[in-house]
Amino acid sequence: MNGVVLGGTGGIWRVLGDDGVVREASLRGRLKKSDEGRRADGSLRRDTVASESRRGKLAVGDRVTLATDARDTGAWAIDAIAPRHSKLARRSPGGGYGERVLVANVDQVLVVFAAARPEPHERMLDRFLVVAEANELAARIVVNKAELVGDGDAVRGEAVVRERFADFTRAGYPLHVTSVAQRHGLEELREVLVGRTSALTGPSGVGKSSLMNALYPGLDLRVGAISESVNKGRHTTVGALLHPLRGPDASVAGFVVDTPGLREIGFWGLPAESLDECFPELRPYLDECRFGDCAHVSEPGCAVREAVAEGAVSRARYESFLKLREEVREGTPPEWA
Ligand SMILES: Nc1nc2c(ncn2[C@@H]2O[C@H](COP(=O)(O)OP(=O)(O)OP(=O)(O)O)[C@@H](O)[C@H]2O)c(=O)[nH]1
Ligand SMILES: [Zn+2]
Repeated sequence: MNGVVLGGTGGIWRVLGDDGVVREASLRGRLKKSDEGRRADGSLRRDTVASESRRGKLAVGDRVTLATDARDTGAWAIDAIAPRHSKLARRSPGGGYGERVLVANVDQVLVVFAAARPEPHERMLDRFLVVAEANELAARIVVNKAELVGDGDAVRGEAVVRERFADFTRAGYPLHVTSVAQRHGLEELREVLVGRTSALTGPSGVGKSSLMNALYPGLDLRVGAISESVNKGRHTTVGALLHPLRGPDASVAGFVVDTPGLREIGFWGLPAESLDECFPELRPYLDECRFGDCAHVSEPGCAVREAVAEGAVSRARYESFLKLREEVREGTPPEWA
């Protein structure tokens, strides 16, 4: 029986089988061995990296094969883990080989903000997008509560939001403007969720749960519960949960995973030289700089700075890049606005 891992606690994993039945299963002993070779701080010894990436530890979103327990107790065991096509991982602070995979096989990241209440912080959005880019995941931006900036009208609000977030659409990010209150933009959003696994993230109170509940009544996101525990200073990340999205005939039409922990992932360990690639609008210029190792700060002949001066690249996004570059260089965890 093949299936997908929905969640897990204390070594017991919930697996949605391709037959639609959710079963609890434990990981076969030999698959746990990828933990061998870890240093006390959780990072991997060099010689274990290859086996870690080949076998990987189990994560939510992994495709697995279930088998009944060898001793024939009727219990299910996870017998094999299929190779991942993508992952959302938390790098270990200070770099190194260690990383913790939060979700496997994510197709896209949806970063949700509100048009107001809470007021959106574009620079915080930049950070979420960099986390997605650093994981090589496609990202979409959702701005909810549109009616709040349109004198109570979501259609008018959408125009205001599109203007305000123009830097992001110019950078290539799809922008979805919604209002749960007025059921605006919901069908368009549903269309991009169908058939995919989407990681849902964003600040507290922007309407993530409201959006998902409006689209899929009965879906029980517990995004808020986690943000709260993070605020209380608990450092253990509560595992992500994969929620099956059901189509009209109750068949599984995609998955959404709630990952407020995306904030926590940060991008420690991302080399400062690679940050420019996490800003898609800078990519066309990176090979045009005079110096191959141009940092795009003050070097002569920097194509990035020229593009900013000409208005081809948003100055606000460029300045955000510079600020994040400093943080990455210093190795300090990102501050959240
Ligand atoms: N005005 C307005 N309020 C909304 C809209 N969508 C959601 N809200 C309200 O915003 C508040 C927060 O919504 P939630 O869905 O709990 O937000 P969340 O992003 O899941 O927040 P956390 O669980 O803390 O991560 C609730 O009071 C919702 O009723 C909207 O389109 N317009
Ligand atoms: Zn440059």
